[in-house]
Amino acid sequence: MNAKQLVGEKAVDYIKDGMVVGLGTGSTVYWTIQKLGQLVKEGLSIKGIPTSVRTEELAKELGIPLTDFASVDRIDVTIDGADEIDSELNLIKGGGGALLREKIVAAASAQLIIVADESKLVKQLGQFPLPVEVIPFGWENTMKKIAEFGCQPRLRLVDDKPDITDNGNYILDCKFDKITKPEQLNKELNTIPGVVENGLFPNIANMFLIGKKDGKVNVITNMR
Ligand SMILES: O=C[C@H](O)[C@H](O)[C@H](O)COP(=O)(O)O
Repeated sequence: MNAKQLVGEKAVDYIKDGMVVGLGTGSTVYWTIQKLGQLVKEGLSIKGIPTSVRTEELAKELGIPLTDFASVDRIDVTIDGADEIDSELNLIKGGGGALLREKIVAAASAQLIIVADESKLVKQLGQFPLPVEVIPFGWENTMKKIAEFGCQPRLRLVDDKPDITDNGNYILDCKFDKITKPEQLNKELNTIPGVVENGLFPNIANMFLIGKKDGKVNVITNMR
């Protein structure tokens, strides 16, 4: 079993009957959703809130009941992946373009559990280009403003056309040398007109399940 599958499946240990569960996006949490589908067939009663159209489709295929913000007043736990995790437990997310809905769901969750293989652990964020979701109108200008923060932004393309997010926006992948103050950068980027959200998740996850090559899972609890 690979490390992503290992931690993805392990995450269901934290999901109990009756919970409202935020369903993250990506190739690690894919395994969580698969396992949840199996448990639901066996009688587990949960309601999911998906963070992307992709995840919504997968959950529906597997028969996981879904709900929405209009119908519930809390999310008990969200399971999601990450592109980078630094030693202070800050994250970069959005490699799969789902960062905006992921951040909304994470902010509404009592618990955020991150599942990742050990390749995602870094000393300092910034190797992975930071995804920033921007409104298509005037994106070229928004990109210039973002570049003033000392990065090289690039419009994310699919088949030579802008990649469109589930929310109808574009993604700029912004390569920084290193991100020294993630919390500050998170706030400042979001003040630029045209920026909808960025992929920095500064120290908001409660727990990390890290899959290692030797088949073990490292559980890190955030004591903040
Ligand atoms: O937009 C995508 C999400 O933030 C993912 O959770 C992140 O990219 C990690 O994905 P994966 O588990 O496929 O590496």
